[in-house]
Amino acid sequence: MELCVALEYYSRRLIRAINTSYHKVHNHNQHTTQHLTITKVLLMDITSFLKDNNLSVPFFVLSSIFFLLLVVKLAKPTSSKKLPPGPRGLPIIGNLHQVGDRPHASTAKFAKEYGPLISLRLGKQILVVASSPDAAREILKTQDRFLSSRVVPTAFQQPSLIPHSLIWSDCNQTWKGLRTLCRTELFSAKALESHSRLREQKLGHLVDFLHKNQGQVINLEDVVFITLFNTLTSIIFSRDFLDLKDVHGTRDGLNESLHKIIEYGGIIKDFGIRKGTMKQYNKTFAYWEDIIEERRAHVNSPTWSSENAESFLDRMLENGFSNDQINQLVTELFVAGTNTTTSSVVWAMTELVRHKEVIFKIAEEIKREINTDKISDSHLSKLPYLQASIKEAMRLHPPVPLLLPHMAAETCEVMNYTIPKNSKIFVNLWAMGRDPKVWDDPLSFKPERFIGSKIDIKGQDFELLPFGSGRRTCPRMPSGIKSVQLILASLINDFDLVLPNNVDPMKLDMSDKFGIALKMEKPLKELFVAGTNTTTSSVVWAMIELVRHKEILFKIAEEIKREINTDKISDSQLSKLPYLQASIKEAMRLHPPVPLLLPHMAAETCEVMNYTIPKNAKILVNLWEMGRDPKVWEDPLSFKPERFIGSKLDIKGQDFELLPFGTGRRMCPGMPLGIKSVQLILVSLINEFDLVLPNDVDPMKLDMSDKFGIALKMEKPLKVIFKSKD
Ligand code: HEM
Repeated sequence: MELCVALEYYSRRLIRAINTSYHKVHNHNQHTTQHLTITKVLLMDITSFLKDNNLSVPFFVLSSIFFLLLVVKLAKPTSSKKLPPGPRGLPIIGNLHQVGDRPHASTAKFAKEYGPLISLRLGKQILVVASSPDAAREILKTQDRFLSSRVVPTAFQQPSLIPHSLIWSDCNQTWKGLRTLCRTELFSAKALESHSRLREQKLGHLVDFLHKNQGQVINLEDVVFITLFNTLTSIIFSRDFLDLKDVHGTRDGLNESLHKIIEYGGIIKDFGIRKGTMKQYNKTFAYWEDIIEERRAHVNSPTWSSENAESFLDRMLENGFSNDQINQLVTELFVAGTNTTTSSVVWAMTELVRHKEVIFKIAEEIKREINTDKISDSHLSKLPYLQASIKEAMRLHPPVPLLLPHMAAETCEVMNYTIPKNSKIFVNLWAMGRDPKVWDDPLSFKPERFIGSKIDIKGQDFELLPFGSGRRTCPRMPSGIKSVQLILASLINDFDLVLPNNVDPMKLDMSDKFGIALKMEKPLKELFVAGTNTTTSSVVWAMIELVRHKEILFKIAEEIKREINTDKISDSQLSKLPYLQASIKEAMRLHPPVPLLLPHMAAETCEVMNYTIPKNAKILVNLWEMGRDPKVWEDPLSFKPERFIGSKLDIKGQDFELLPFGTGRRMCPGMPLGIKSVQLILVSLINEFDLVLPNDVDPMKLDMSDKFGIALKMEKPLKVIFKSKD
């Protein structure tokens, strides 16, 4: 009987212990909870049974063993933890058919149904996908040590490649060595600074090329890719390999091989592509093999000293790299670097073309903060609105939408689920960037959301990780960011970007195509029309009229002196100069910079002044003729700014006799900026210089013929001598 009492005592202690653990696990794991409840009921039953029946010692021993077994089972709660939830799959293939060709979008859909951490089965492989900032933090920070191995895409599963790989190795000694070499020789602050000259030089080539080809339709992705590729080959081999001139043809040679390697890397299911990848690898190797041999001879010569190193290649050779190792690392840098950066530029530019008001704000910021023709690395920190726009584009279109595939080196726990060893892991940046729980109005492009916000793209803020975070974070992040900023700032500063065939920017096809980098399904083609060209043309025509009409030039100079009288003229003072404004209107009346507007096209057949304009007809509005029409203007061929003094006629699209910027839905969106620029340049020149024609040319005998183009130019360029006013 005493034993029975003791037994009852122990049983009650056990029940209390179970009750405590029940409350601890209740919220997390239903499975364990069920076990605990059953055990609790059993214990209660047995206790009362023993008590009621006054049973003896053998029974006590047996039942104690039984309790012990139960307690031991319950003491191992982790073994019963489950995989993250996910959709039910088919036998053998699992969820492969549900993942499809746009895994970022399909897994985002599952996340909506099953939560921020889901699991799927791709054949035998378990795939875990994180789609919230908390889940991303757990994977890339808390469990970074165990979840940073790699799953190698089929294309790169080559026994000869993996041992030397930076991207596809697990976090082993090879990987550490390669990352250290790249960090010190390629990605350090010192290296970045010395590469900035190369970056600016290649960008200069791009800008020159676009100036030469302005008005032609250009595939933005191709020219940006070539520019970035040449920047990288200059850093690695001190040489360019691709030529912008080839951009109009089909991709061939090295360009084609690189694109194929990149394309194969993104293919998920096709097992036949390994051979194809190796073939393209060998083709690319052939392009730099000779250079490697030549530099190896230098590095191995007895006179070699480390200070002679000219390029990253020399550093690899100094570190004893074999040809295979060099080829492997170099190709990986090209694959990881050029495509991601190109994709960042193209997506950002696409959003900017769709949001003209953002481009103007950036253009104004550049003008206000930098105000030079050539933007360099050192200017970039002064452009917070540009930076905010790039963050916003990367939020909506992360160039590597699922990061590169991670793999679990050990079984571990994330958000109370088990991630088994060897699981493949994606962090779905694309889903997080579009999640209304994370971002307000997530599908709108609004750079303003980052103004005054501390959220950055450098891997500390888990809602925005375009470069990843933790030990696998992109090692070239600082230069990636700078390249994107520099290219965008330069293109915006130098050009107006116009879509060919009057395509409505809001109707651009924004579909994406999954690969190592997320690309646009249909490449963005743009006309690079120098914004500076239309503005330049306005300034030059106004100036030539002023040189021909000294009395007007003089009146403007007096107005500036009287109304402003400072050495440095700013935007805000321009409204005090009505005579200057009248002179600019008058110059634009006689010499409209875009004389026929940009060609419109009839989307539908319609009637104008009782005539039919058939669908697809091209439509020109002849501003040049209207500006010289005596039915519209008195004494139209004379240059008389006075006609606008006291008149309400303006150039802002309300007065149909004077439309230098057009009107209606296709009106020049850059009008305010254009007007201000022309005014400011003229004021500064008139204020600071006397303008004299060379060789004592009589201004009234200047050749005023024009040359038709997107902007109407002078046939013979105006040459003037600027003499500083003392
Ligand atoms: C805007 C441009 C770029 C973006 C958005 C970007 C993004 C990324 C991302 C998301 C990862 C994977 C992180 C992870 O798996 O957790 C990555 C890895 C990597 N990136 Fe970048 N990247 C850019 C530019 C570059 C450039 C210019 C280079 C080199 C020339 C480069 C070299 C690499 C390498 C070698 C890795 C693999 C690192 C490793 O596995 O340890 N990236 N990048």
